[in-house]
Amino acid sequence: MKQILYFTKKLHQHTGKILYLNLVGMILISLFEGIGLFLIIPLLALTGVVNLESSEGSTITFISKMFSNIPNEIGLPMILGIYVVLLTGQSYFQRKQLILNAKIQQSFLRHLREKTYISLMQSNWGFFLNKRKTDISNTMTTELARVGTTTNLFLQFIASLAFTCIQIGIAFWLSVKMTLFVLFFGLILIYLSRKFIKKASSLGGATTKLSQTYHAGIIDHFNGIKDIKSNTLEEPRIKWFRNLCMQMEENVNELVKLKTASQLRYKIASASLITVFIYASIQLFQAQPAQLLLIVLIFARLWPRFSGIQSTLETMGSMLPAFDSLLRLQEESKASKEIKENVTYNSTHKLFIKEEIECNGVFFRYSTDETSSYALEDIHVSIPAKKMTAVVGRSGAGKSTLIDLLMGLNQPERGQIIIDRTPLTDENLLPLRRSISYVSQDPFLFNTSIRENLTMVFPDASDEEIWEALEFSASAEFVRKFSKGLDTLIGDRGIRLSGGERQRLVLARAILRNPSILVLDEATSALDTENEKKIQEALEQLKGKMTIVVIAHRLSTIRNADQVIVLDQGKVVQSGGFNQLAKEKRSMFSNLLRNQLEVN
Ligand SMILES: Nc1ncnc2c1ncn2[C@@H]1O[C@H](COP(=O)(O)OP(=O)(O)OP(=O)(O)O)[C@@H](O)[C@H]1O
Repeated sequence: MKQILYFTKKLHQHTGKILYLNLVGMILISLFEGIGLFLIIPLLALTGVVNLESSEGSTITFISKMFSNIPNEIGLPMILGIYVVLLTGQSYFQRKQLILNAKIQQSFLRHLREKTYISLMQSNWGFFLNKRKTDISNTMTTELARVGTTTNLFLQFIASLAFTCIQIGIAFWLSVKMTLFVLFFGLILIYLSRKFIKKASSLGGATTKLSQTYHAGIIDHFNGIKDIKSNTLEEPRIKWFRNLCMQMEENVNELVKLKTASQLRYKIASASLITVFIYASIQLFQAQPAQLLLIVLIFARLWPRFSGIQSTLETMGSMLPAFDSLLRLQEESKASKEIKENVTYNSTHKLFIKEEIECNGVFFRYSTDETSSYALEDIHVSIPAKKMTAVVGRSGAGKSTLIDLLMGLNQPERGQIIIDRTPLTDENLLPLRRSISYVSQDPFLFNTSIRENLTMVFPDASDEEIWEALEFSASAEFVRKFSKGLDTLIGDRGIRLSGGERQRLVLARAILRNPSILVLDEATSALDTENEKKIQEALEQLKGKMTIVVIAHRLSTIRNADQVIVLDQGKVVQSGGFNQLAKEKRSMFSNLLRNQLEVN
């Protein structure tokens, strides 16, 4: 119930007045239908099937008298005419209301979609480190669709409530005693059925979890399909998938069982009640045939409303966990927001570093758990402006972590990142980020043309500038070989290119942005020696123009670096020029060098 109230509040906040307009529409539709119900009275009188004169003083007599002075030849077409007008009016408003319902539903959905997406985009890197991306994608697709269904159900629910209230009003007018009787049992049954709504909600929670697992499984398996196929891991994957599908099937079957069980209760109660009802009407209240007919009519119309309300509440109960998971995602991402309310990513200026980026006594660990170890410990380094700094060390030494801290993606637990003597804070974070071009170990390319992949960082780039960047990254030659050149489509994550071609293309993109800081994290690891040499020469030309930070395992690629920082187990163990470090015997750097010479 708490969830439903919260959902109502959110929907009301978003839609405002339109929700009331919708309610008025629903009331009008119900009124048309209710008035239509009364037409049965003069119709019965006209046909003479039942005698209405005997119900002296009742509502029935009052209505039948309204038509009694009209001759039969006019009366019948008149009643039928009114009926057609009412039905037309009702259908007209019903159409309007359906359109309005769809508008409310779609606009609420769009609002939630946009709000969540923007909130996610503005979250810091730490948020994404702790969150499964497949869960995010599941919430943004499957769960959002369930929220859409909930909105529709909710609007139907309000319609149902409005309709029921009007029907109750009409029923009261016709017979107070009988209506109280139906109402009393209806409310008792709804009260007794609360446990069905609770159970539906818990099954809905399970649906969310299963859907997350399903989504994650599909994405993981098809991302890793090459590994699965080449290691013949198909069977265990199929077994896992079958098992999950079975659980999903069971979950839905359980929901259907639950819904049908509560409906069964209503049907049995309905049959018993109507029997008692008719018996009481005839034996105790001495109801006349016309009145009896109307009472049965009221019962037949009112009773399904109660079971309808119950059924909608159950379905909503099973859907609301989706709304919950969406709101949780919104709240978590909002709590991790990395920019201020009035700042936009594009409105900030670029930062031009004049002197250095400094790490001053930096400590960092991925877990907030006090007992976990630090990925970086007491780091003091300086990255001089417009020079090339290389960061080296064994795998897991903390190289990428250091780069992430320098880019402001992660924040130190202790110590500071200082840019030209100004500490890195929320204020200068975006200007810093805007001045960086970063090429990661696993560069990302979009499933579109080469041109679009390049111009997304600089939409106004001319063909000349694009080719210049391609020449820089030693990509021009292979791009020219494609018959469609820059318009060649490169497939999912650039699957139609080789690993080295992908890296070179991402490098071209980084250069096209004309950054003042270029960060390369193992960016040339997939290149052959010839192409790597070309890129080294190109980087050499950038020295003095931009600050370059390179992480490299292949030490031959950093021979020209102005400074080398050697990390080991999260600590800086050496720093200085390449040749100077190479001369330091029994050091980590000479170890790394020796190992590579042995391998080569
Ligand atoms: N997202 C993460 N959550 C928890 N621990 C992490 C995470 N990323 C890295 N680590 C840990 O932090 C340490 C440093 O990792 P980092 O990726 O910085 O090393 P690296 O020197 O760049 O290694 P490589 O050369 O293999 O890329 C490692 O012990 C690693 O296990």
